[in-house]
Amino acid sequence: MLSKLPVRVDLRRLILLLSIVVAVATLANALYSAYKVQKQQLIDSTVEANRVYAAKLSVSVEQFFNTAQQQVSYSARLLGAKNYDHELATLEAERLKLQTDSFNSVTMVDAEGYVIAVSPATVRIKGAKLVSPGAVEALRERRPLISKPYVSAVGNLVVIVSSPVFSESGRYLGYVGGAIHLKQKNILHDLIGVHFYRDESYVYVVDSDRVIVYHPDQERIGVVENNAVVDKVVSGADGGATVVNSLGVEMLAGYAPIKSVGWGIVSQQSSRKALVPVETLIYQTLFGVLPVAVLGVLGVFWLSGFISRPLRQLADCARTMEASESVRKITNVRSWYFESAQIKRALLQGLMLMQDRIGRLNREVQTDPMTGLLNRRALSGVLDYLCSGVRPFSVVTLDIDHFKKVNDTYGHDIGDLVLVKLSEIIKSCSREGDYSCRLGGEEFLVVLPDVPLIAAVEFAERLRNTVANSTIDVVGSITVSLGVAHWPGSANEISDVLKIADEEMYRAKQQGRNRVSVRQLVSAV
Ligand SMILES: Nc1nc2c(ncn2[C@@H]2O[C@H](COP(=O)(O)OP(=O)(O)OP(=O)(O)O)[C@@H](O)[C@H]2O)c(=O)[nH]1
Repeated sequence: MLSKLPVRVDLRRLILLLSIVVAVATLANALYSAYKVQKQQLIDSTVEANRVYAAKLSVSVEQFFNTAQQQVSYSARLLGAKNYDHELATLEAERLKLQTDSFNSVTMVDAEGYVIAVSPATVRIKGAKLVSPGAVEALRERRPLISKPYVSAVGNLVVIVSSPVFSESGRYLGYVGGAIHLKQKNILHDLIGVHFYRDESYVYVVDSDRVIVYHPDQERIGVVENNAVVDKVVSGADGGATVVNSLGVEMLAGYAPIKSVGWGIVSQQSSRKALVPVETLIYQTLFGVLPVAVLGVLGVFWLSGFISRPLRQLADCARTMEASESVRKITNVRSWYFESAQIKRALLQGLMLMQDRIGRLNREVQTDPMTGLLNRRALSGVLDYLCSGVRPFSVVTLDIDHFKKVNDTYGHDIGDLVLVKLSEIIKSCSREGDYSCRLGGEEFLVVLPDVPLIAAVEFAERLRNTVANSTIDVVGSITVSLGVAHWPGSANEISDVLKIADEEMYRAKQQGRNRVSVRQLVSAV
């Protein structure tokens, strides 16, 4: 299937691609894993930090209410001892208001609910009868109380911290009440609202009816909040959780109850904001790794070239195996690793084998199988080679005399032996560089490069003598007739020279056989 791809990818690109894919996959996996772990750790630690913060605030608010309760109780005891004297009540209201920032206003109320004294005086309710839920509850319960939040007679969302006033004889005289305005500045407000994290975290407080009594967004105060965290905190539990707020934003929240008033504190931060450090860390890691990754890619690019080079060179060599310098080129390839060395060795062996085969085939194609002499095809190649180099040469043709009689007398096999024996004699008389051929039947030819005609005639005579004086098994002796010609002495055309040598050989036959015949030269050689 891969081979059907329109583009063939080379090894270098393949290694590079593979390395990049592996590096990117590894990096992405590492970053993703790190992100997941860090994210979970950060979520856990943020939720835990919010839980601790909510718990701490809960303790502080609890202490604040205790202190506030103690303050109004002290005044109530003091005024009870003095039979709720109105003048003293006015002074005590002033003192209580000015001494601390716990209350936005302080009221001294008699047993019928009429206001005896109020501080600050700007709250114009002195002499008025209070019918607010906080006042009614305080008059009814006649015990230290922290009211539920309610909207006061003058329109403030308030909580009343009250303590009953009893005379020394135990008669109920009224109560001392400190009003905490939930939407205005006071100690409680500062306690909950001022904190020093700059991470967009915030705190809100709900009462036992899930009504928000404190929220940095004043618009939300008085609104009923319903979510899983509020459910838990109003049931008196503390802990931490991931929760979606009323705006649909995922928040990491910690919560703790304020048991004395049945309230709950929720401290929370948006997940998105909390996770910014992880995202920053991942980007920093990515940018930190990037230069190394680029260097790595360059390194792999260089290395892949180094790996693919021997294979590419060997492939080039394999494409031009017939070239004469193939062996040298293959030998020069630096196969520095196992596989390329194996391929190089196999190529060299293949090349040797091929050249050996070609050599053998060439020899077989150009050789007469019976005598081992060159055949007619080889002769034509030799003559072309000599002509192209303009090297003069002589040719000697020879033919066995009365060979038919040998065949007829001793049989064809003995005739073949005679042909082989004659070939050996021709080879023994020739020098290295001479070309001995069997043209067919009992007809032979010897090409003598750079040999003038006279020397060729001498060679022919020597050959004739040697044949005549040799003894061949079974047959005894034979004789040969020879014709000699020269190129370019005898003719300009090679074919003419061969023809002349042939004609001379027949002339020798006609003149009685066992002799050498040579044509008069057309030019001196
Ligand atoms: N044993 C054997 N005989 C061959 C071969 N090729 C040709 N001959 C025989 O060589 C003989 C050649 O005979 P001819 O051409 O008549 O000539 P010759 O008998 O040698 O007589 P001259 O050439 O005139 O002296 C024939 O009998 C061929 O059959 C061969 O390969 N082996």
